[in-house]
Amino acid sequence: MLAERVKGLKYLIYQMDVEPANPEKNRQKVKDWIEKQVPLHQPDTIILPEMWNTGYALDQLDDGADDDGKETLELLQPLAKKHGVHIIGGSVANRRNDGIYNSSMIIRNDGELIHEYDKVHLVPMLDEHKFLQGGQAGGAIFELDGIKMGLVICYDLRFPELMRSIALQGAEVIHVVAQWPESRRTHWRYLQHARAIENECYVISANSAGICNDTQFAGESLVIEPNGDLVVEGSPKKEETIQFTIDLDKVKDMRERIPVFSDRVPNLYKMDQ
Ligand SMILES: NC(=O)CCC(=O)C(=O)O
Repeated sequence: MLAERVKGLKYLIYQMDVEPANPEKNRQKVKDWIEKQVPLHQPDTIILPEMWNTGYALDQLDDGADDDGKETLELLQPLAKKHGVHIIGGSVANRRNDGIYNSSMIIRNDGELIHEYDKVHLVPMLDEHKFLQGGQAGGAIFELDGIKMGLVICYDLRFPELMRSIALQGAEVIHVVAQWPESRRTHWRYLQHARAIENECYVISANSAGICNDTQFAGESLVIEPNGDLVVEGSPKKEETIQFTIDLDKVKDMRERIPVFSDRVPNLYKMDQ
């Protein structure tokens, strides 16, 4: 059944202080947050940060990772259905047959899992290659309430080709779920503004806010409009709930005013492939 396209969507971001290597505590935190905040604010959609089950305790993933999404889905699917809310499920450390992935799950407000995406680009600065497998499918693209949307995971934000390919498939909103360190917070902010401007779409991010192995995560979850303006931001380094509503007419207006998609000349762009 085709969902009717809505004009505005009400969101809540959970800028979570993730407890390293403690999936049970983190699942309880997410459950408590949803049970409290969703009835209070009545959003259409909520978004969680990256690796919210284990945090970046990468050397302890063997104990904490999900078993092919089981633990995350058992938690989030009933909550999505109970509260009638779409869940952009951040990402979790997730064991599949051939190793552990950094996987995102998108759950519709009827409890249906509509999309899964494994982070493609692994972060050399965090030694992710030693502990995680990289996903093999391109960026995530899915539809909620008749709106095409995309999702990338943290370091993926540095690859404009990935987000361009998602926008070229029609995404009007691209979500970024992250555990981005404070030490590179200027990159975090400028890259999101750039991706929103070049793709003329909303960029909505959920970053974590805690500390793991001496790394302080930035918080500063952002919502950027298609013209590059900041709509709202989370506080630095602090757990927080952020609410806002997006206006999808702004995507249409921007794409009509500055027609970068129809002005592209891809046969002149020398890419690797
Ligand atoms: N979790 C991440 O992907 C962190 C990315 C990062 O620190 C960077 O790109 O810089």
